[in-house]
Amino acid sequence: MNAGIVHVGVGGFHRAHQAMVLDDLRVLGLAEGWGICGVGVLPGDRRMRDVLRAQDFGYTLVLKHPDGRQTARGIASIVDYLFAPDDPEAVIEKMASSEVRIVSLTITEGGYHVDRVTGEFDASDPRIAADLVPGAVPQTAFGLIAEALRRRRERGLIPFTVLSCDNIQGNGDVCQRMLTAFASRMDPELGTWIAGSVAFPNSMVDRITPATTDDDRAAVTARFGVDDAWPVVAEPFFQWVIEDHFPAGRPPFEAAGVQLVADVEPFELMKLRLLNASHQGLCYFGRLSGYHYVHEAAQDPLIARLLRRYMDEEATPTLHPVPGVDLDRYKDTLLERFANPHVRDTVARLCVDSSDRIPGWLLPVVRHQLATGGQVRLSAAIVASWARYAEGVDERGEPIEVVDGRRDTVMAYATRQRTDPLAFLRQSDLFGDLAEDTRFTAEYRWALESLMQRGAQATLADL
Ligand SMILES: NC(=O)c1ccc[n+]([C@@H]2O[C@H](COP(=O)([O-])OP(=O)(O)OC[C@H]3O[C@@H](n4cnc5c(N)ncnc54)[C@H](O)[C@@H]3O)[C@@H](O)[C@H]2O)c1
Ligand SMILES: O=P(O)(O)OC[C@@H](O)[C@@H](O)[C@H](O)[C@H](O)CO
Repeated sequence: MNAGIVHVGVGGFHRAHQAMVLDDLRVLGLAEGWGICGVGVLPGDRRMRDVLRAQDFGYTLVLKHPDGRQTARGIASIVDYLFAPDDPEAVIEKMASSEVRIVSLTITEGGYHVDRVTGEFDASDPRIAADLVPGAVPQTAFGLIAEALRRRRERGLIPFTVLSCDNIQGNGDVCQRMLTAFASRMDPELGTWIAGSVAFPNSMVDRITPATTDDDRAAVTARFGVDDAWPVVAEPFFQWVIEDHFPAGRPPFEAAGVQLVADVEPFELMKLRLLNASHQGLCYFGRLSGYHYVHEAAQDPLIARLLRRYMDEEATPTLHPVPGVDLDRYKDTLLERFANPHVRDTVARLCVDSSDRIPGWLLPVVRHQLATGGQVRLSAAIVASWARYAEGVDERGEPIEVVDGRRDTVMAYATRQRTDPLAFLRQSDLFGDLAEDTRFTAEYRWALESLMQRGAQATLADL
């Protein structure tokens, strides 16, 4: 099968979501020309390259149902994998080849280099700066894509569509603005051409996919008799809503249950502000309460009550009507999904890179509520739970491993809050001027003080 799609960031999620859709289409005989060529950009992707190559790019997807049933299937939609640090030229030429019509991305929220307060392109990452040195061989996702688009333009080839599948509001629009800003620094004409000629459909993606563990590997062998060095496990729930804007063509996604719509925004606001922001509500309170797994935290009645109230009282007023969706039912389903004990998603996974997640998912709710006179008590408590967590010590005095691109900075600000309660909010590159808003700070101070003095469970009880 020819690779009509190049995908950057072949992690657990891509393999449980997009690659499954293309495999469904393959089985239906509808994927001719739509194989996936995976690309790894970071050094840590070498292992994925080695494993996939050794398995002829196939792997096992295991779905874990709430009743304990497990279903497994082989996925064969990935047909090649290129590891950019070893051979960036091969990646660029693959993207520049006429058979490629879509370059899709799951490179995490941090991979887009967005300034968290201004929303503009942030060129301060040294890898971005290195890619912008004239004559440099690109190392970043943006560097590789921009160079491939430059070659296509030079060769008179139609540009590929760039399909972002990361959890970012307006992910296509954001990708367009950031990639254009990056390319304009390489060559202003290229930037203008990308802005005007390349399609960046927005998409909403959903399937909870925890990191694969050694237990998962062993279970796949024991239960299904398959030796797979890197299977992927996920919940059965699946949703993918995409704006139908693919000038270079697309697979018949709808035949595999994907929703193609004119405007994805209502769907993505619903998902990011209800699911992803609730994950943030769950993970810091959950970790401080001593939980390891997401389902344990989700089954704690105080945490479940916080999440449901946050969704009903603070997030829902910020949403638009979502075509065909009953929001009450959607929220019920979220709590059921979080509580699925078989998925074994970890609280630690949800606590990673909070600096990218809280500003992207929760603070827009806070700003909307403040602007419209709505309530922010629960959102403020969730921010306070992050601030307490970022001190790096839990309620039993055990260390917390904070994993965040801004780790040293967030921990330094958190340390100061014992004497200056609003210290954490003074990270203006995350929070803007929120520390000046007395409606927010009154709620925040109460929650932080309570977390520090009485702990997570007592704070949840009094919320
Ligand atoms: N896991 C989920 O439940 C889930 C669900 C919906 C959406 N997503 C989206 O998918 C993303 C990846 O999740 P995952 O579970 O696959 O994670 P993962 O850790 O399994 O894989 C992440 C992949 O992204 C790559 N990556 C990270 N930073 C990058 C950068 N700066 N440039 C290029 N590549 C980079 C890594 O090299 C790796 O290949 C999430 O950040 C989110 O936006 C995940
Ligand atoms: O993967 P991230 O970093 O965007 O966010 C962590 C989780 O909230 C996220 O992975 C969810 O599990 C996922 O968005 C469910 O579809």
